[in-house]
Amino acid sequence: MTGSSTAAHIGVTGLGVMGRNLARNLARHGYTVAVHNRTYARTQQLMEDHGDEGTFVPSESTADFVASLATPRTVVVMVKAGGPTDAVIEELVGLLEPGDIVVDAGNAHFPDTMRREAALREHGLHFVGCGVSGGEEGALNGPSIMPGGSAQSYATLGPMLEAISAHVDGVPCCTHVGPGGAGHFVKMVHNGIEYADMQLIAEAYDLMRHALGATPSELAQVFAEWNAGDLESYLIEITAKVLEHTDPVTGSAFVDVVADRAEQKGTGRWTVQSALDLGVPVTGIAEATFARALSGSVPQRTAGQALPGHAARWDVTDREAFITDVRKALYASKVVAYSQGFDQIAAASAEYGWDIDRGAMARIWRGGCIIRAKFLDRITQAYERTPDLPLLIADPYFADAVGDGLDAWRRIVGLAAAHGVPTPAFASSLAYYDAIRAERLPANLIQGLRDYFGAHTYHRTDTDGVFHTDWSGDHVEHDA
Ligand SMILES: NC(=O)C1=CN([C@@H]2O[C@H](COP(=O)(O)OP(=O)(O)OC[C@H]3O[C@@H](n4cnc5c(N)ncnc54)[C@H](OP(=O)(O)O)[C@@H]3O)[C@@H](O)[C@H]2O)C=CC1
Ligand SMILES: O=C(CO)[C@H](O)[C@H](O)COP(=O)(O)O
Repeated sequence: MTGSSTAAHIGVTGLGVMGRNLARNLARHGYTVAVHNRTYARTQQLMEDHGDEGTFVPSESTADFVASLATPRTVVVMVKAGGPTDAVIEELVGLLEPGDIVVDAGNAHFPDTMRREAALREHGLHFVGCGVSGGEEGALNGPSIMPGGSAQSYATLGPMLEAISAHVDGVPCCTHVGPGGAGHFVKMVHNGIEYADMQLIAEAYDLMRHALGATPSELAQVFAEWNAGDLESYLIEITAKVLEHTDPVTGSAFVDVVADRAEQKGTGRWTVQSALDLGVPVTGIAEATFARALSGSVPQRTAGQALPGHAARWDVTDREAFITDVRKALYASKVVAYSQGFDQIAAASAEYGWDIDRGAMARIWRGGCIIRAKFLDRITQAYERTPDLPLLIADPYFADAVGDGLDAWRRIVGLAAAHGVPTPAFASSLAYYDAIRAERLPANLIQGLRDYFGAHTYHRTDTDGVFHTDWSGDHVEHDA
């Protein structure tokens, strides 16, 4: 064990899966790291297993932990989100001094972060809501880090976080996202996109199993090949690995013994809730979130088994062409999901005054995080070309890329519907694409109906103003 009487540069409290590895990552980068956990045995275990990896200062009590830090103090809280985070912060507040920094690196809901930031400001403390993505492995070897909070706190914290983050082309996957809850907001949308990405991958897999009768192992090969092209990403890479895996108990493909009920801890749901509040149509993320809920709707699914399908039988003659179509449909749908997610970030940035640079967000997602992907470079370039780009899929690169896959996308969504294979994320992404490019939408009829039953008024195409038609009387239009 390497102990030290030196005041620690930074402290980590909460030494579970993520906190333990973040502390090790910091220590491996030469920082003296104070470590603490509610249950002391975990702290002892860390010291026993990894104490020789750097300079740690273990403490059993929170008071000793805080006392072991150099001032102004920087404390990273990595505990369960919600009540546990509040409990830990409350204890820390009584021990810290003005100018100290509290970093919540868990998956907090951004309104909680905004509340905590305001409360700690009253005590003269900086509160940084900080998104961290990359799971256990990323926390140790380089995650993507999305810190919010004040610019002043980033001046102290930023160099440490940038040092331990993943790096792509020498550039850290960490930057100051913006004030207040901006960091946790961006992490939340990252997770929402993660839901959409996984749902699209699952739909592609399901279609190919049904249409081609392919085995999981054959499909592992397809995903591995896709990972060498435009779709290159961590999630495609691990899809190949999961599909290739054999269950040691039964000898069956692993995916065939896993129950088909997708769970969630809540970040996808929060993304959709926030999108509803902001009025941003994140249809890909919403479909992915609802698809998880549907998969877990056991009574409904049991009752639904008896429903008629009237589905055509698959008869794919050109397997390679079908696989290419699925790949193109997946890529186009993925671009839509990201475009929607970035719209949501722009809307929140405007609503809360966060001034988030979307290109920088794509840049820090290139490495370390779960949605890391080759095409994020293209997103950064699109926002560098046009910082206030209103629609990512309208950027020339993405317009071409989606246009190239459009025929395939339509074929796949049509075939899936005809053959009774559910593809909610593929289909809703295509519907979004067609809606966003439509010259006129049927919202005109909705406005007419709203005016009819509720005198809710409407605008006209040919003149300014607000109007109401006297539907119950003479059907004459009036200025409203
Ligand atoms: N796992 C992942 O891939 C990722 C997780 N996150 C987020 O990171 C945070 C931590 O996750 P993870 O490391 O996986 O969780 P773990 O379940 O591995 O660890 C939970 C930690 O929280 C502590 N804790 C729980 N309740 C309390 C409490 N009331 N008071 C003090 N400490 C408490 C536990 O302490 P004790 O040992 O005493 O029980 C333990 O240190 C969560 O917010 C999670 O959402 C973020 C990105 C990825
Ligand atoms: O934050 C993460 C990665 O970035 C976690 O892995 C995420 O919590 C997983 O979410 P869910 O359990 O809802 O699928």
